[in-house]
Amino acid sequence: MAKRGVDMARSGALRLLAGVREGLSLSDQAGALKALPPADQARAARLAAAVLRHQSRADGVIAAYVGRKPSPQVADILRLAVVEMLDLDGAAHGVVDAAVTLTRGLGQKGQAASGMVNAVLRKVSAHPGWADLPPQPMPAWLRDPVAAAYGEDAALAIEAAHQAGAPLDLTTKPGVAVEGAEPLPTGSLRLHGPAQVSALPGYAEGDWWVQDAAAALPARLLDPRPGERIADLCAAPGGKTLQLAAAGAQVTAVDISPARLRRVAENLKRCALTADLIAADALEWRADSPLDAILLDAPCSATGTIRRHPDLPFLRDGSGIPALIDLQARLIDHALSLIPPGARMVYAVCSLLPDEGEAQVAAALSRHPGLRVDTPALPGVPADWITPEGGLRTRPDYWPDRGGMDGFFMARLRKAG
Ligand SMILES: C[S@@+](CC[C@H](N)C(=O)[O-])C[C@H]1O[C@@H](n2cnc3c(N)ncnc32)[C@H](O)[C@@H]1O
Repeated sequence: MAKRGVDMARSGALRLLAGVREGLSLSDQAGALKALPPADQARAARLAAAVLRHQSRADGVIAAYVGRKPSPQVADILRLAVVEMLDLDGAAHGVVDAAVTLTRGLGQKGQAASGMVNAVLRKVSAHPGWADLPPQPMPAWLRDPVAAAYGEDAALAIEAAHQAGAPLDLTTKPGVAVEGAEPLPTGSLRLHGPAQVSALPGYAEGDWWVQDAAAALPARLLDPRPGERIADLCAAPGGKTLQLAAAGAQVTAVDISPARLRRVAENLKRCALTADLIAADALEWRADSPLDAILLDAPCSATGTIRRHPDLPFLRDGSGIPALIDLQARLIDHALSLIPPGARMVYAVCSLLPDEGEAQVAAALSRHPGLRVDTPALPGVPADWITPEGGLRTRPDYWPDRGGMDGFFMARLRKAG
């Protein structure tokens, strides 16, 4: 890539990082760099994500050479340069020159800091032992319950998976193959390395959609049959709606956000699939004819998706979790009231926290006498992913040699019949 493009991408990455420091997620900022050519936008997003994945390690290296704490803008310039040199194999002279230029661009204070940036980064370029530094720890509000639930070694392995990022997983319509993709044991396809999704073969034809391998499991666990009437509650952007519709079910997709529901409509259109779309609070929605089954992919902390959303630990402090747990319980109770005795409902969350998963199902079982859990029997799902209560737990550190998977909890509940 031309030097100008690389420099624009670096400035773009710094802008995204400043946005995260102000509380904006990377997805909130999707349009922030639209003045840049698409390749530079993509590179800026990759650089910003890399800095967020390695921030604590980069700060540790910088602290070895810096006397006084730099300003937030200079700190981000230093982190970007450290990550480029030590993790992304960026050539030291180009990276250091760019960092000095970016620092000078910060005005008078930048002029004053540029000498320090130059001196520090020249030393950092020869810094030993980057590969041996431990991965960035999760924030305490997340790490403590994760280590308590799965153990200290698992918490470290999950942090290593967060650092490694995520490959691109696809769910296909039945019988579709995608050249160069690795078939996964659970039925998804995996592409390694960066890819422009809309340029991949089969995208325009709607043969597949992007969906993490773990996120594809709740709909498989529901086991939809052709002609069944299924409500997909909390449906947007619609990965699971597409799976249910592709299986031939008559799907009603309910989501509280009309804007997010538009993405479900776009995805359905591209894949030539159909579903009824309802913008409503799932707590108040009732079907106008009997349902056979429900998929409830409840709003949650999304702590299972940090591989793909490395900004999440910087944007949350865990204070919203009790309200989410309360909402999930109310959604479960309402959803169960919508299905007839003997019918099934899959409850799913992309969370690492047992309070949103295992404990939520245990509480539902105690509130609803006769409710039970159908133990999963899915291709490619090993016995140790099944919890003692019959739920299915996935974690980012699973499939370490294949590139991991999102953290999910799901359970298929069967209403007393
Ligand atoms: C985890 S996402 C769902 C992902 C989706 N099932 C998929 O597979 O693509 C949670 C969704 O719940 C929606 N949501 C949150 N509260 C809701 C409520 N009370 N009723 C309906 N939808 C809600 C959000 O707008 C968001 O789209």
